[in-house]
Amino acid sequence: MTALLEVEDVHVHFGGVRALDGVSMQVEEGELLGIIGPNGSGKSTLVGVITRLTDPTSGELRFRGRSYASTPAHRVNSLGIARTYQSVRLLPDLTVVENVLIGAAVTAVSRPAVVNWLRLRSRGEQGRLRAVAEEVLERVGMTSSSKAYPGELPYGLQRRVEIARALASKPALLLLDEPTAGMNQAERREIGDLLLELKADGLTQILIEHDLAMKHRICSSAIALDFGHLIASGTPREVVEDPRVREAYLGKQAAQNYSPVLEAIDS
Ligand SMILES: Nc1ncnc2c1ncn2[C@@H]1O[C@H](COP(=O)(O)OP(=O)(O)OP(=O)(O)O)[C@@H](O)[C@H]1O
Repeated sequence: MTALLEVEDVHVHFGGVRALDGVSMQVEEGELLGIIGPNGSGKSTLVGVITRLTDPTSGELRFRGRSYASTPAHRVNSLGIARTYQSVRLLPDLTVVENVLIGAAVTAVSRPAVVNWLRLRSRGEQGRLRAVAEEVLERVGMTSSSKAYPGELPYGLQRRVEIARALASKPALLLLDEPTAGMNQAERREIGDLLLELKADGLTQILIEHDLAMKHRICSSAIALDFGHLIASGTPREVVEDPRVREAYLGKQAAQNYSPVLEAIDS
């Protein structure tokens, strides 16, 4: 069976920095794959490459068996790939449902462009997009906040709206770059539960997340990066138990004696 996503021997060089150095990986349909690695190991760069915001220096990308290494970033969404960002990127003077509605139609646009774009849609199309947005808000449990403005919502719910906006384009693959950054433990658990529900719906996901315990709880597989190299892949436990991963996080000597990584998971 062909994997949903294939990344083959991807290199990304920023001047002298080798942010990715020959990374190959695959994601099967229905998988929830976690990417771990210390700061600066190349996680965000890999997400950038997969979503075509970052041009690889070399390497191949395939989605459903077809190369998309030359597809421009603005067309990636129409292939069935969506993402959320490390920081909240909602438009503050549009309501929650309007923010999500935009996700159902267009990606990465400025506010004036969005307002003009919405005005130009026929009533029928606006109605269709609104119905999709309302369906997605219901899916993430946020129907009651649909008419609120993002600034009126707690931070955890704003991040949930971001996920809803990405879902509105009905992606087959969703990439989440630290969706729980800045959240407390209860909020992190709720987002973890939501991602598990989306997995049960059949959505394939790639997750960058520093909370290793959460990753262990929800991911079906994991890979680890260090200095732009893929150093381990397997189940989340196999990956965090890999001596190279422990060394990457802790340094060689400490890794031989102590594992806060495993402690975090076991707690
Ligand atoms: N646009 C850029 N120009 C130059 N260097 C970059 C650029 N983007 C990333 N890098 C470098 O590439 C390497 C990988 O960065 P990347 O952001 O992918 O790591 P990361 O694992 O996501 O880190 P973090 O966990 O801190 O977000 C780092 O050394 C970083 O400084």
